[in-house]
Amino acid sequence: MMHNKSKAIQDLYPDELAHCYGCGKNNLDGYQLKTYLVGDETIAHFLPDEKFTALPGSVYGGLVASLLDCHGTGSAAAFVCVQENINLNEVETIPVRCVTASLKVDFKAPTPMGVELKLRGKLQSIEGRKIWVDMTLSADDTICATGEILAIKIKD
Ligand SMILES: CCCCCCCCCCCC(=O)SCCNC(=O)CCNC(=O)[C@H](O)C(C)(C)COP(=O)(O)OP(=O)(O)OC[C@H]1O[C@@H](n2cnc3c(N)ncnc32)[C@H](O)[C@@H]1OP(=O)(O)O
Repeated sequence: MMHNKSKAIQDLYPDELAHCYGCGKNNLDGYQLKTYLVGDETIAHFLPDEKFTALPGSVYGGLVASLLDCHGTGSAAAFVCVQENINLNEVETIPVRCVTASLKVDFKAPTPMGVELKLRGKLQSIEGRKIWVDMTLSADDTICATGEILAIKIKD
């Protein structure tokens, strides 16, 4: 069953696993990325600080990759919850932990500085503990990067 709008996945990680530099709610120096399940896709937004400059006016590719990394693992956890009929609005923590085994990033266009970036994730497939998610990172209506992640559900 799909949900209309979820709590942020990362806000449902238990405190002892919420220190990730990219998406941990307890890492005050980190990006604190928030991934939401909306219908059958996942969405996140991020406005990079100017310190993440690559060429003047454009965003450093390593930041783009790390946003896709964290949006990818968050998305994978969300899609597993959907498969397991866990309603993200009815739980305090999610019992699903996913880490990145593989991440592919294609840089399609310079990512402009000063624009809120939008990340979208779509489930490609789930096979046992392996979850593949396709992603895009856009600025305004331009897709600046695409990503494909293989996330692995950690054993209990
Ligand atoms: C604590 C939670 C916090 C979770 C809290 C959330 C934190 C947010 C995380 C943010 C994102 C990150 O940066 S995560 C940090 C970066 N990632 C990591 O540090 C992960 C390092 N790697 C590992 O720990 C390990 O390799 C794992 C967990 C990914 C897999 O080890 P495993 O559990 O022993 O499983 P294993 O049998 O090896 O692999 C399972 C299946 O996946 C396949 N597989 C494994 N790796 C790959 C690969 N690179 N490319 C293709 N396929 C692969 C295997 O062939 C196998 O397929 P088959 O034979 O079953 O068909």
